[in-house]
Amino acid sequence: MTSFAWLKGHGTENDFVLLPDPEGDVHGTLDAAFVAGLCHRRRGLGADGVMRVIRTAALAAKSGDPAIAGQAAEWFMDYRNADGSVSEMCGNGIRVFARYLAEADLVDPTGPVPIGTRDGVKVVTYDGDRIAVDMGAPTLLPETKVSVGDRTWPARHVDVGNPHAVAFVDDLADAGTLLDEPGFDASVYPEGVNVEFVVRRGPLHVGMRVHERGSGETRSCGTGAVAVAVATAALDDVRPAEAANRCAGGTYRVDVPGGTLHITIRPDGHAVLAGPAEITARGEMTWLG
Ligand SMILES: N[C@@H](CCC[C@H](N)C(=O)O)C(=O)O
Repeated sequence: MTSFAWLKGHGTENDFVLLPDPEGDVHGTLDAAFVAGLCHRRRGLGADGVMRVIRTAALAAKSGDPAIAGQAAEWFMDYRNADGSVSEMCGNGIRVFARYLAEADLVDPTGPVPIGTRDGVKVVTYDGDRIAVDMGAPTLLPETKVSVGDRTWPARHVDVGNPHAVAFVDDLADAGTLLDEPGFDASVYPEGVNVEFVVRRGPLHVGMRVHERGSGETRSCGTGAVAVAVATAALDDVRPAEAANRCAGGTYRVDVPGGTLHITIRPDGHAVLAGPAEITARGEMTWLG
């Protein structure tokens, strides 16, 4: 049985296990049952997801995936949800991943750092205890609907590299306990969906809860907060290109159960997600589970 290094970190309490594996020779293909065991809140370390820290070139060589091989970034966030499933992108995860890279002296945090993901290269910037990531330009898609128990709400379909359904509710408690996955239209979301429930709290200020695909209800979701900001801007009848001039630099405040995130919608439609990200533990382990 071999031991390996691990770290734990979080961004607004969206928590992750990081597995440094630069050459991809420690964790193979990152088995789904192993990931689910690590993330389990009672059987494992407990986390909303796992990120393998691997060189882009190493993952490209091992996977043979040309979409990975073409990415101009030394490091790749190999992300898995708590149930072991793969997601294209994780907005809080990439900021925690970036924190690890800086603390481990693997990148120079005084300038922008590109990081490979299954949604392409994302660029992060460091500002003290905050890390920001350019999430690219999210796509607003037609209205759909979501349900919890016997309640159904209209929801905005937003693609942030991964799929989201954003439902505006009167009260965040309306979503109930969120122990079960909300209902959604499987023809719109054949790969599943992250569902956000949102209330308005003021101009450019909302609160949200989220049920993440593959992880259940979490304390925060970075891509979810971006989806919510974009959906709110659309409801306000503010096109992304105009939002930057409208108020406070077009920055939306999104309160989540684990803290606060800020999303700036730039004139070119790109969304920049910013907030805290920290590493809280590290160790060596032998997994017996
Ligand atoms: N917590 C993440 C999103 C993680 C992936 C998501 N559950 C999915 O399956 O798409 C974030 O901060 O964005």
